[in-house]
Amino acid sequence: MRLKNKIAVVTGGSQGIGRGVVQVFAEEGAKVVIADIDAEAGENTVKDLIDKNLDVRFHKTDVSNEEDVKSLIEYTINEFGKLDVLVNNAAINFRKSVHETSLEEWNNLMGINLTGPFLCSKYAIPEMQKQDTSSIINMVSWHAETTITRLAAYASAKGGLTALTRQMALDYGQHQIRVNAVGPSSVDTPLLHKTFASLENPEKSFEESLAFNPMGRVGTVDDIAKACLFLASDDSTYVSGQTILVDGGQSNKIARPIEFD
Ligand SMILES: NC(=O)C1=CN([C@@H]2O[C@H](COP(=O)(O)OP(=O)(O)OC[C@H]3O[C@@H](n4cnc5c(N)ncnc54)[C@H](O)[C@@H]3O)[C@@H](O)[C@H]2O)C=CC1
Ligand SMILES: CC(=O)C(C)=O
Repeated sequence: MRLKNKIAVVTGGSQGIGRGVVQVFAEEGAKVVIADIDAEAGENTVKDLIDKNLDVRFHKTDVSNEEDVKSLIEYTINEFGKLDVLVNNAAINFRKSVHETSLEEWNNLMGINLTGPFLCSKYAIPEMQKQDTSSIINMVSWHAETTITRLAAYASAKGGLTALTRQMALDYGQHQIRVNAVGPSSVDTPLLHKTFASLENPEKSFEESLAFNPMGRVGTVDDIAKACLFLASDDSTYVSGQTILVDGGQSNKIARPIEFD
């Protein structure tokens, strides 16, 4: 049990990668609060995981709303008395270049993908400072490092979150709060399917994206959850300020093995 006696909050934990993180954390002994805007999906996930004898709760939260985030942290402390691990995972995505993006679309995405992690960290950190050690994990993307066309707001927010990760690691290292990021490439989730469905030729784009990956496959939720488990656990007690790309090698300068003979 690598997370025995740990209390964790996972934003966007109702489905997709977040749900996988919640399950892996709870299976490793953590008590987990799912913070998600989608109450129906969240309650269903809680039911499924309680049926597996896992200790999981749901708190309806819009991570871009300060009152919601304050209430999330208060709920966690009231329920469990402390907070050890925060996973800032909730995010949205759309494919647009700058000139196609309205200010409203830009602000909405930034509010969820960048202000959300800021707010959750802001209210989690005073609680984490009371612990001997704690861990914040920010879900970024390979698009924080190497982007594709028409991803202006999303890539900017993920780049900003990478910088915020380094900044918080520096500011709170003295409190033994470790802050790291995990950067997936394509992972089989509702968000990925929505992204491909919006393209002109989803099947062709999907095939091309597989060809672009050195391992020839998309990531699984479990691939990403296991990296989060490492960063949440005492296996990574001296790892801070890092981004771990969990992308099958996709962000390497040479994306595919090259035959020389
Ligand atoms: N699926 C992929 O291929 C990749 C995903 N990522 C990142 O992984 C993370 C999770 O993505 P997926 O699981 O694919 O997405 P998803 O769309 O399947 O799940 C996202 C969850 O966030 C919740 N959410 C959305 N807005 C919210 C808000 N304002 N407040 C609270 N919760 C909110 C949704 O209800 C949903 O449960 C995101 O940060 C995403 O950017 C990064 C690289 C690739
Ligand atoms: C959403 C995202 O970051 C992808 C598909 O790489």
